[in-house]
Amino acid sequence: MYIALEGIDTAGKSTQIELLKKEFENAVFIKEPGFTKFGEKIREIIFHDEITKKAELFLFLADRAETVEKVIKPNYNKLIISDRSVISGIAYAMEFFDFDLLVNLNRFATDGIFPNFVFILTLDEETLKSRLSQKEHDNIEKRGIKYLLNIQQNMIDTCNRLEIPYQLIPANSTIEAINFRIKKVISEFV
Ligand SMILES: Nc1ncnc2c1ncn2[C@@H]1O[C@H](COP(=O)(O)OP(=O)(O)OP(=O)(O)O)[C@@H](O)[C@H]1O
Ligand SMILES: Cc1cn([C@H]2C[C@H](O)[C@@H](COP(=O)(O)O)O2)c(=O)[nH]c1=O
Repeated sequence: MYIALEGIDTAGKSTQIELLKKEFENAVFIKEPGFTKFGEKIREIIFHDEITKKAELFLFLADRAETVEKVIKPNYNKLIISDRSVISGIAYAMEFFDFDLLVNLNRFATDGIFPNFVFILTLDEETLKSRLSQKEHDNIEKRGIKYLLNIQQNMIDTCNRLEIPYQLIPANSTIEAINFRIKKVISEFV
């Protein structure tokens, strides 16, 4: 079972992943981008260098291809829980590129391995503004609130269009309440 936690920047994904690590000790936890050695290097480029949108897209795809080949495929019989996935890959890029093109590129990069279930932590504008104001912004966060709120809707649209089952969870619920909901669903799968 391959499960992804999704949500725009500051939605609370890593906070939840840290809790799940203690609760599902046998699961394999991954993160996109930057889980592999190669991925660590490309994070630096994507977030801090001035590169074109097309180059950025291909770096995310290359990172995803590495993670699928080296981590997801060898562990596919286990519970895999990922901080971001192809859903982010498509949702962030579809502001600039055609949806069907992105699906095809991502199918090529992953050999068609997409998550079986997705949680999307959803932020309201006020909470997003407040959380973003508390951190330094990388190249993607610098695109602003409106861009990020569009991406959130793109994530939902992407799950619908790819027919991937998902659950929306308001990101302004307490950390414990979100954890409870996620844990309950995952426990039903394993
Ligand atoms: N449910 C919550 N209620 C209040 N604050 C939260 C909640 N979840 C996370 N936070 C806080 O919001 C901030 C962003 O959380 P976190 O780093 O987990 O988000 P993220 O989705 O992994 O972000 P990014 O994608 O930008 O890495 C942190 O300061 C965290 O402590
Ligand atoms: C996988 C992926 C991510 N992004 C964006 C989303 C965020 O702005 C960053 C990742 O930051 P995090 O703190 O590590 O969550 O990258 C993207 O645009 N395309 C992708 O494929």
